[in-house]
Amino acid sequence: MNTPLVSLENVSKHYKDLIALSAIHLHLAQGEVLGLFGHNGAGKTTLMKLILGIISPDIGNVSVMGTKPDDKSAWHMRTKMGYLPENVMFYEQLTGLEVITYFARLKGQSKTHARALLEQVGIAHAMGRPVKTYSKGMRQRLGLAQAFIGEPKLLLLDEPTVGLDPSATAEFYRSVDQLKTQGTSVVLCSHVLPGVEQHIDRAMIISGGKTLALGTIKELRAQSNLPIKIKPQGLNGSLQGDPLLQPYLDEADNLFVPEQEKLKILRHLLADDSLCDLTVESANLEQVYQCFLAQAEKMTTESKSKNKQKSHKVGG
Ligand SMILES: Nc1ncnc2c1ncn2[C@@H]1O[C@H](COP(=O)(O)OP(=O)(O)OP(=O)(O)O)[C@@H](O)[C@H]1O
Repeated sequence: MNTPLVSLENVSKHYKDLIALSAIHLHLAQGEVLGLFGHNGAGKTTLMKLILGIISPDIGNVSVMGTKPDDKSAWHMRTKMGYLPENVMFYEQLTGLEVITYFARLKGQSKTHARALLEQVGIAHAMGRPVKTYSKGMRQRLGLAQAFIGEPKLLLLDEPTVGLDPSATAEFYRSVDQLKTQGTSVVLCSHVLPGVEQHIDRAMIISGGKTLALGTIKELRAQSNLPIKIKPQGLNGSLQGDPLLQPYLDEADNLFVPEQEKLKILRHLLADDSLCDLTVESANLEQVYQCFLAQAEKMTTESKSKNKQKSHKVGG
């Protein structure tokens, strides 16, 4: 097996009493795109900062391109990384072109690609204007151009599509797909789940600093055990009276069928001559995400109530 580009082994990080990350295991392969998802405060930025070497783990090991990222000797490895922080800030007086030229120099990269990068993110027309005149979306695009400097081997993107209009979002995902084909690995952190699914290889869902799920969407769908939605057309009268379909039926004549029953139900529907159309929808990333978080919340509530019961017993 190829050595992973990023590897986190049993990593924990706390800020005083607060456990920001706990026992995290993650291996990211070259050219792999990982979606990192979690509610506010789940630990996503902390995980990115550990990979960047901005902070160090309290327990466990982080390795990036074979180096400890918080090591002094890691500067060389850092030039091969691109990072888009959640709140992107620039020197307001500089023009877009000056910003990219400046960051290219800082990274030890040639400034010759600055214009091409600004073109790639669609703000070449404004490259001569000071950043203070940029709109929110234009600043975000400038942040992306900054992250793309030097064709990084590893890209860490915190909320990359915030503030982008739909066409810029689509363009951004095209860039991610393109970088992936060139062998760039990407960690993409987002609260905007629709549209992400087809651009990531695996998803990691974290909550309260712990991994709730890690795998391909297909694997996570199977683990979450969410039903498949089947919408048959033309059978309206007979659906309710059918004992095989009845348990899966909702008021809008949708069937919510467990994965293992899918083929049986589909064959049954297809055998009916009055069927005129059919749509089949697997759970999407958002539904899978909500399902894992709901399971975690339920477990937390149950363990809290058990602890409460125990302390009542101890207290008499
Ligand atoms: N420098 C710090 N000092 C103290 N606590 C911190 C620090 N940085 C983060 N935390 C805490 O660690 C936890 C994880 O924070 P983190 O920024 O990693 O979450 P996040 O998933 O990126 O959240 P968001 O989606 O809101 O950006 C939070 O409870 C946060 O308050």
